[in-house]
Amino acid sequence: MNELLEKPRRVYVSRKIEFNAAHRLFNPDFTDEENGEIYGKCSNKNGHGHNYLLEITLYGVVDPATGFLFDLKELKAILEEEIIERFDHRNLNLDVPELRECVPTTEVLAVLIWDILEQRLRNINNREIALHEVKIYETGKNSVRYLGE
Ligand SMILES: Nc1nc2c(c(=O)[nH]1)N=C([C@H](O)[C@H](O)COP(=O)(O)OP(=O)(O)OP(=O)(O)O)CN2
Ligand SMILES: [Zn+2]
Repeated sequence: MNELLEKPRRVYVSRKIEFNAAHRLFNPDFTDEENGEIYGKCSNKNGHGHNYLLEITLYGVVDPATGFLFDLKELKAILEEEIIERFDHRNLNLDVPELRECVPTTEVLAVLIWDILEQRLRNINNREIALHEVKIYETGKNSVRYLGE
C-alpha cells in the first residue's frame, strides 16, 4: 500500500450534470394576486424553462486499494439513471410525482434530489461514502446548496 494512504484521507469528490426542465412557481392555496405578488413573472400561467446545472459532492475516505473515494464513472451512471431520466425535458409541476403537491423551487428540487441520491447511495454503500452536498444553479446567477440538514 502506498504510504500516502496509510492513514485515512478524507476527500470531497464532485460531478456536475445539466438538465433542462420547465416549471411554474404557483401555490394553489394562494390567490392569483398573492401568487403574482410572491412569484412575479415566475407564476405566469404557462410556465417557463431553465437549464439547471447540478453539482453533487460525495465525502469519505479514499480507498487505498483503488485510490478512489467513489468511481466517477459510477456516479455518472447513477446521475443519468436517477436525475436525467427523471427531470430532463420534463415539466416539474406535472411530470415529477414527488413535486405535484409542491411549489417546484430550486430549494425543493435540491431537497428531492438529496433524498433520491441519499437512498440510492445507501443501497450500494458498503464503504464509508456519504452524500455531502447537492448544489443546483437554476440560472447563471441563482443557486441553492443543500447539505442534508
Ligand atoms: N429562493 C428562490 N427564489 C427564486 C427561485 C427559487 O427557486 N428559489 N426561482 C425563481 C424563478 O424560477 C425564476 O425563473 C428565476 O428567474 P430570475 O430571477 O429572472 O433569474 P435570473 O438570474 O435569470 O434573473 P436576472 O434578471 O438575470 O437577474 C425566482 N426566485
Ligand atoms: Zn423559474
